[in-house]
Amino acid sequence: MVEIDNDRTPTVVADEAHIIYRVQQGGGTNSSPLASFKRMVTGSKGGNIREVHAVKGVSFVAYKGEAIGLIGTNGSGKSTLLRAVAGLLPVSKGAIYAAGQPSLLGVNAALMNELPGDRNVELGCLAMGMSPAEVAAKKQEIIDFSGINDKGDFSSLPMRTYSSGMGARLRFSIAAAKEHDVLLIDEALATGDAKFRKRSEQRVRELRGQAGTVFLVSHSEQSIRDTCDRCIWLEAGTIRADGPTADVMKEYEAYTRR
Ligand SMILES: Nc1ncnc2c1ncn2[C@@H]1O[C@H](COP(=O)(O)OP(=O)(O)OP(=O)(O)O)[C@@H](O)[C@H]1O
Repeated sequence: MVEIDNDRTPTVVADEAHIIYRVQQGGGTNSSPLASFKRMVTGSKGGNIREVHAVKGVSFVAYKGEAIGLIGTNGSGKSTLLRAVAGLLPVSKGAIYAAGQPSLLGVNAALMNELPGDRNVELGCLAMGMSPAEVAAKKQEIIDFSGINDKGDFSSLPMRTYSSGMGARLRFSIAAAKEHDVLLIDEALATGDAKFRKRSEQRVRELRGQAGTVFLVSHSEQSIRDTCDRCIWLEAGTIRADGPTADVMKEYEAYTRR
């Protein structure tokens, strides 16, 4: 059972959380249409389901006003954990509780490629619960913050014409326009250029100031050091360290240098 500090306001509580992906393996005779039909009729799952146990009994408490970096080598479970905090993946065992509606701002956030940037701004804001009047008031500010129009009128072009950095900047700008109880950022800061990174780090600090909790998954040590005061190091689905960024980073660096 996790311990909660009663003097602070918890925003996310993970209690021995396990997350397991179930993957249907292709190939072999079981993937034939007949075999699929049999599975549908009999309700059997088939013999070729593989389980990937991505997060293995993770416990932590995040509090209001914290910015927490999630670090770990490739495949250690960072994105999976973030998606579970956002409520996008079920927890197989244990539990994750979160205040309000955590917003996941990732490189894969659901914007529509065929629609222009400015339309995506409107839809994104509406999806985050803003009123049409709020959206109208904020739209230009969001486009300006993203900087996508710095080199021409890109906001009226479909998103598929954007570079990956431009897309990531727009996604970040939309999500950062709202005050969140819990804001989850997956690598988004690392995708922008240096100027945008600075601007977005400033915004993350403001969001923290507005009393939310920010989680940041990044392979950029600098981003984590600049933005987060606390760090959780995940390795092979379990927490190796959780504490002040400088201390955890030191341990992590020693581990990756081995
Ligand atoms: N959709 C999925 N289906 C099955 N397994 C998955 C899926 N997504 C991730 N995994 C597996 O879960 C484990 C953790 O992956 P995850 O993406 O959470 O790691 P990560 O720490 O974010 O990695 P990276 O630093 O490379 O982004 C890996 O073993 C990965 O193969």
